[in-house]
Amino acid sequence: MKKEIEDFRSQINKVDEALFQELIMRFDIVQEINQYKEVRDIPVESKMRESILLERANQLLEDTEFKEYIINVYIEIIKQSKKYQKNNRG
Ligand SMILES: O=C(O)C(=O)C[C@]1(C(=O)O)C=C[C@@H](O)C=C1
Repeated sequence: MKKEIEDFRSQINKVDEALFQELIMRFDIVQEINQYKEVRDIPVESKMRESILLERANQLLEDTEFKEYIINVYIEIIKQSKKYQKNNRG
């Protein structure tokens, strides 16, 4: 029994490591887009872009029963992206 739960948790650890790496890559790009936009006086938030992202996510996640939960995680990622950008403007 203990062995089994350890196996699941070890699998989750691996997936989390991959997720963190991908999120670092996403935030690296967010850092760059923030600098690009700040120089050009473009606001942090783009509701138009966010609606495109969410539309795309809804399509890509069409077939999974986890869609609702993953969309909520995605919304939080975008929220944190905006927070990072606002905290890192001069
Ligand atoms: O596309 C942008 O302009 C971004 O700043 C990136 C991003 C995102 O994290 O995907 C963040 C804020 C915007 O409201 C839209 C999208």
